[in-house]
Amino acid sequence: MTPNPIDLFGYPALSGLDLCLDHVRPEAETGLSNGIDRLDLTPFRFQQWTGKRLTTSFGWRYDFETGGFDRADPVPGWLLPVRDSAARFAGLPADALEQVLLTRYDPGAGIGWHRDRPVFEHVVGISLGAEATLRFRRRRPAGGFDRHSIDLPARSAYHLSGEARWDWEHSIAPMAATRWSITFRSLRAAVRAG
Ligand SMILES: O=C(O)CCC(=O)C(=O)O
Ligand SMILES: [Fe+2]
Repeated sequence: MTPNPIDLFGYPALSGLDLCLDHVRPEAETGLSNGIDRLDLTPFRFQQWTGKRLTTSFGWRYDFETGGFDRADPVPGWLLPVRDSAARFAGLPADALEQVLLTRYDPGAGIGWHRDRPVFEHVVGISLGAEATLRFRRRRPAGGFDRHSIDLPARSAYHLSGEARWDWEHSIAPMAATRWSITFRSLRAAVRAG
């Protein structure tokens, strides 16, 4: 009998989800979170609703209020080495990660159930500060959900592609302490082609 594949935490493996612990060197963590804090972060807005998390993006900007997708300022130099290592982890060329979203979750902030916008393809997320749990759910045809979750400790990186990216929704429950994330995304081929 072949055992079910399990990851190192003992959860059933989720196809298309990869996690790398200790992705960021310990001595680099504070410099990165300070770098995010120095940016002009604004509350995430969607229609009437203002999220508690603060964000800004480079490369491309998706406007959740208008659905518009436009070029943004280029990825700043201090993030280029971070993008290089994120790309290496995901097996992608660095310049494929054309967008970066920087987020600070202050205490009480999280992110609700969603799939990332379909203009994007690969998603590589780096976690700094407080540990969070990334939860996944997928509706079952017969009703209810399949569920999965992984812990995202400080300095870890995850990669979403394939099933984990397209078939499952994900969310992060509100946290008690501040967490920062650096999320790189590639564009879908059809979007790149215009
Ligand atoms: O903060 C993170 O690591 C994930 C955030 C997220 O799911 C998103 O911005 O789409
Ligand atoms: Fe997401």
